[in-house]
Amino acid sequence: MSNQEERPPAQTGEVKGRRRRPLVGVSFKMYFDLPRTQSYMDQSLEEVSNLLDRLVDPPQVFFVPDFVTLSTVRSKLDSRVASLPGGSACSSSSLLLGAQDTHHEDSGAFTGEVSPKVLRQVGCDLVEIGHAERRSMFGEDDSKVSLKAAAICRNSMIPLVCVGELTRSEDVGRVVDECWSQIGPVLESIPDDSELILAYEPVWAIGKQQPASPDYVVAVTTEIRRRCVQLHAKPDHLVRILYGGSAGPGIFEKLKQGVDGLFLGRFAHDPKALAETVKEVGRGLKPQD
Ligand SMILES: O=C[C@H](O)COP(=O)(O)O
Repeated sequence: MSNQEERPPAQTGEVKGRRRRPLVGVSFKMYFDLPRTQSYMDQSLEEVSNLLDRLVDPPQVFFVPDFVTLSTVRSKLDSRVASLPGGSACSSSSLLLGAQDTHHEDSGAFTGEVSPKVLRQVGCDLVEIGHAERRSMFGEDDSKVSLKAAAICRNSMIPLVCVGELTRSEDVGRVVDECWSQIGPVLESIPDDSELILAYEPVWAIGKQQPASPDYVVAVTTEIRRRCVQLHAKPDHLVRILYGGSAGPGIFEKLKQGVDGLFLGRFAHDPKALAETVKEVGRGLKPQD
């Protein structure tokens, strides 16, 4: 598949079954050059495609490379799926492609920007917006994030919206208020029946050696979910919440009461670490394995 007309709208969760499917993703940020992206994808797909069929609850796995390598990664995802037998848990709905940003208009005089329409045409399923690095270094504010979220939905993709507080606080209500100031405008800007993925990434926990503590993450994400469903009346099955911020193997078990999966950075640069995390989010190997 190579163009928008041939691709059905991205539907990353199991919306019809009203079940929130577990989800694991990795952003390459600007860490990888072209050969590294290619070798990382080859190794990761080898690891992950051998694993998904053996898991109790196979998660969806998404990759977020830079703009230039989106088509390369798309081709690798498609080739891997095509090489597997029908009925494999490793299918086109379980290996997803994301972009790291988008413009909010589909076309126009916006030199250097990338259109959400083109992102869909090259085969993106989701688009990351509002990452802390883009908020702090590139002026991405809540109003731009909302416009981008609407554009992503309009182009049949899923917004992956990064939110998080700048500094750690013992006051969960204060932390969630700060996150809610980022989430509320997004919920207002997208259709009620659109899927949304929230990546809760406390800014103070990004790029560190350790993630935020499990109790902290579960308290914040539980309250974020409550507000989405009760304050905004967003259907529960349409919002998945991931944790990101120095996440890696060994933490999902402690966070699973609050999150549907993880959004990884550096600690997925080793494809085996990505596979280990996929295994944990997928509730481990089936008994016969
Ligand atoms: O997009 C990913 C997050 O910012 C986490 O990155 P990190 O795990 O390298 O801190």
